Amino acid sequence: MRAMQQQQEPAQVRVPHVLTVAGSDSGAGAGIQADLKTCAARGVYCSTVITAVTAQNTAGVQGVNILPEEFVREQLRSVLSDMHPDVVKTGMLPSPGIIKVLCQSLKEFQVRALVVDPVMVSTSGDILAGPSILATLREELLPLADIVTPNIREASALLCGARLETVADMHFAAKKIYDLGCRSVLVKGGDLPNCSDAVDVLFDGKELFEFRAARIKTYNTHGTGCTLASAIAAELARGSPLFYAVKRAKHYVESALDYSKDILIGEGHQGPFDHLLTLKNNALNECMPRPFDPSSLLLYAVTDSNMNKRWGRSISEAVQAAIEGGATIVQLREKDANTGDFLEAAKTCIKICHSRGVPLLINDRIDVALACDADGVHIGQSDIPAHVARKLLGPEKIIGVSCKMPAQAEKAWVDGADYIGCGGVYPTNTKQNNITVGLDGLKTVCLSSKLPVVAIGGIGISNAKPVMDLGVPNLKGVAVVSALFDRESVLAETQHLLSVITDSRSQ
Ligand SMILES: Cc1ncc(COP(=O)(O)OP(=O)(O)O)c(N)n1
Ligand SMILES: Cc1ncsc1CCOP(=O)(O)O
Ligand SMILES: [Mg+2]
Repeated sequence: MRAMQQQQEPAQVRVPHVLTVAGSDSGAGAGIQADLKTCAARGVYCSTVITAVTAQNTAGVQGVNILPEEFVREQLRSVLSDMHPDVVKTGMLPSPGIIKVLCQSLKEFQVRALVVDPVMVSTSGDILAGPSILATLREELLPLADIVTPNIREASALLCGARLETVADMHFAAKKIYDLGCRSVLVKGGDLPNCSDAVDVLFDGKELFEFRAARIKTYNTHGTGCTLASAIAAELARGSPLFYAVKRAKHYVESALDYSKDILIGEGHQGPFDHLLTLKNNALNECMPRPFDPSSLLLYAVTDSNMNKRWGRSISEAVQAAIEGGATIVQLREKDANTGDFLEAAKTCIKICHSRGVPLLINDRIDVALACDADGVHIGQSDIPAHVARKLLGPEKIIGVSCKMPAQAEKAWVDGADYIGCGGVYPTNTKQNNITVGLDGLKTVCLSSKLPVVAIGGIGISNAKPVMDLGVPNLKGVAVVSALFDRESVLAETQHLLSVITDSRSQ
């Protein structure tokens, strides 16, 4: 037992675990790299035993370097003897000797399930494991497998070159491979000629199942086989029965292929896809202001729909005008809006802000910020605590916290905030019963704070200069509500205020 457990630490959580025994793909679309990403996407830990290192890209396989059998054995022993994976998934097993070593290890260290992807030829047509492995694969490894996942070519090779051209042939192949001793077979029909759908056939010794899906038009299919097998392994590790493991794994692969159908990585004819379904969104949002830049606090526009309503403007019209006037960050502070309207307004405002590289934060409402994928939130001392907001929003989002005192500023820093809003600097009618800290209170907070500070409260064209002239380097700007939004022209007021604060700074 571990020393930590003896010291009465909280109960530890055992996580599902797949060990992949496969080759490394330098292009990271297939092999070990695909297995790692798949398991991460499916919420399962993945350890790795590397059998070969390949030099590979989107054009094909340029080189293969097979690891010594004894070193494969050593890796297997390291992982199996200590980490006790639930499921082993195999990919490229490039020599009969390596397959024998694996079979010995699997007999010595039992696992709950074995998924065998009989990788032989890459999708680019390059040989990854030659015909010399076939006898050992058939006779020694397949009888240990819970599921074997050949594509058409691999199924044909396992059946001594049988011609497989129709779905009926796939049924036949699944049954014949089952007879080699494994507990189930999934013959993948992605390469089946003259078939408009992608059809896979599962045989579990009793029943034949067909999984049909429309073909996704994409060049980004490199690593599909490895991914499907490791997704099945991950679902089995999580406790799914075999049929549901295959069903969920197929659904995952289809979603990833569909999401990635138009991403561009590499110059070759077959690209990788995105296992985590994030890359495209990140690339499309490249005009988003990230990471947080404290200089964006310079002219911080905070909305108020009652004021804007009085002047006959929608929230988004007000935000558009503030940005055109030079606002460098926007906060939607909509105390009276119902949630649905707030969310719709937020979505519109995000588009406006991001088209100009301006971050958009939400006042108080983490739920709205999450729902519209805002850049962050601003919260006060009686709102959701900043450390909880950080946990909910993750490390990337901007979190601002209102502070009137140094102790609050210190706590905001510890809790993971990005900036502090300090005020009211001057008396204000916008926030009821708000204590005024004055310029001295603002300076005290700034001097004690490790975070950048924006001043708020009663600030406008006539009194912004003394704030900006305070002479503390971490005071980055002013946040204003009524001076922009309780005026006839938001655009003109924003421009004017910007000129006041930039003039003060340049003196
Ligand atoms: C930039 C900035 N600073 C302070 C506040 C005030 O936040 P809070 O104390 O939570 O009060 P409400 O705005 O929620 O009334 C702010 N909104 N923005
Ligand atoms: C939200 C807030 N927090 C402290 S003062 C204040 C109101 C600021 O509004 P105005 O700029 O109109 O004084
Ligand atoms: Mg608040």
